Amino acid sequence: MISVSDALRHLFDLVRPTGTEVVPLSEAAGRVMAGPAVALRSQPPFDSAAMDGYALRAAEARPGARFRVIGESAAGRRFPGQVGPGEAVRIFTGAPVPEGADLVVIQENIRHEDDAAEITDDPGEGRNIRPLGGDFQAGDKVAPGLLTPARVALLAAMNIARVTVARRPVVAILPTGNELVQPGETPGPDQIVASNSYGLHALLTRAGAAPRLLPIARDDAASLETAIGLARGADLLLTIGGASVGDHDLVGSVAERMGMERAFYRVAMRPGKPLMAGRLDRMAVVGLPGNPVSAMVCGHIFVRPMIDGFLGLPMAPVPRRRAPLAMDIPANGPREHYMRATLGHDGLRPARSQDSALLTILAEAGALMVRAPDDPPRRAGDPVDYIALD
Ligand SMILES: Nc1nc2c(c(=O)[nH]1)N[C@H]1C(S)=C(S)[C@@H](COP(=O)(O)OP(=O)(O)OC[C@H]3O[C@@H](n4cnc5c(N)ncnc54)[C@H](O)[C@@H]3O)O[C@H]1N2
Ligand code: MOO
Repeated sequence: MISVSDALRHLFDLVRPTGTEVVPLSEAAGRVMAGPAVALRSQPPFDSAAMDGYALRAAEARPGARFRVIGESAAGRRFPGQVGPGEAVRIFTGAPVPEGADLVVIQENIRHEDDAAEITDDPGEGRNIRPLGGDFQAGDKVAPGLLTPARVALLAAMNIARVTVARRPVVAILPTGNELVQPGETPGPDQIVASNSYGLHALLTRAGAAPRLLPIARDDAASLETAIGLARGADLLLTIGGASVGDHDLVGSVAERMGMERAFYRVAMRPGKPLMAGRLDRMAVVGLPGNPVSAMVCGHIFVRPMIDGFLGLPMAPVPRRRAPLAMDIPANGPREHYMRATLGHDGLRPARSQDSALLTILAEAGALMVRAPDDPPRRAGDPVDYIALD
């Protein structure tokens, strides 16, 4: 058995970045921009009014001063002339500030009748003008990385309509087991419904991958071989189940017969001990244990950071946080334990059962509390590491 950190190292070695594709900006959110983007224009492209009011010369602005209103500057239609001494231009937010003016007095501080405007209150210090290029200048760069909604808005303002992003890694998900049927089907008396394949599909979609659910493979070599064959061309194959030591646990041996080079088998963790990984031609292969919670925990701890790597992002273990324990807990065993826990105002509270078959408990857990191998007993209030589940 190897440690969790050694397993992560092996898994990261199996990752090959997927390359890039170009997408329209409307499809760019959540994608990873592959290189820097360069602004095609400056914003604002002119000195721009920040408020509705009157553009005039700051040197003339004082309570009681009167101006002749010589025109209007609106967003999208500037005033074409100059503002001279004693003159003002009616202006609206976002409109170009006319030549000669260097102050916008807000309309609340102006009395305006016919073409005469009078300042009624002290206009204060601010100019209410956004300078040309004050947000960004043509040629400014946006660093590569994850495209958040705000960064999509920034690219749009820079007039970048198409973005080069990392191709989403195709992840084939292969559930295995004679006992499984798909959700919506009618299970036989000894059958259950495949669940973690759907949980992993959801987790992968959120992580930025393109998951593909393969049909359920039966626990025999021919069925597994056919199903693994269907995965060829994917960046990553995730098998579920058939990883342990039982007579029907064939996934590793079938994959090896098909040419998989094994990287490791079995990790000193709980749940997730029978994890397996390798490479089959260009495809990375990760064999997840079948127990629903084990498969999902391995998805969080191992697969999510791998997806970052496929997308060209730095690969690192899932970040940990610290919180106090809400209760006393006994010593840990020899495997790193990822305990399903809830985080409340009094701290982290491990669930009453840590059986790796219990999806109800995983679904309510906001955290995986991480305990090192052979960690001694801990008391309420002791700080402990956890991984947030979202
Ligand atoms: N003698 C031993 N028995 C077991 C050991 C061991 O070391 N010695 N390890 C246990 C651990 S830990 C785990 S985890 C499981 C993993 O077993 P497999 O990966 O071989 O998984 P299966 O036997 O195929 O299934 C286990 C369990 O999970 C259910 N399952 C499988 N796939 C799905 C799915 N897609 N959706 C929902 N549920 C699924 C399956 O019906 C079984 O109940 O082995 C222990 N045994
Ligand atoms: O390691 Mo298993 O994944 O505990 O149920």
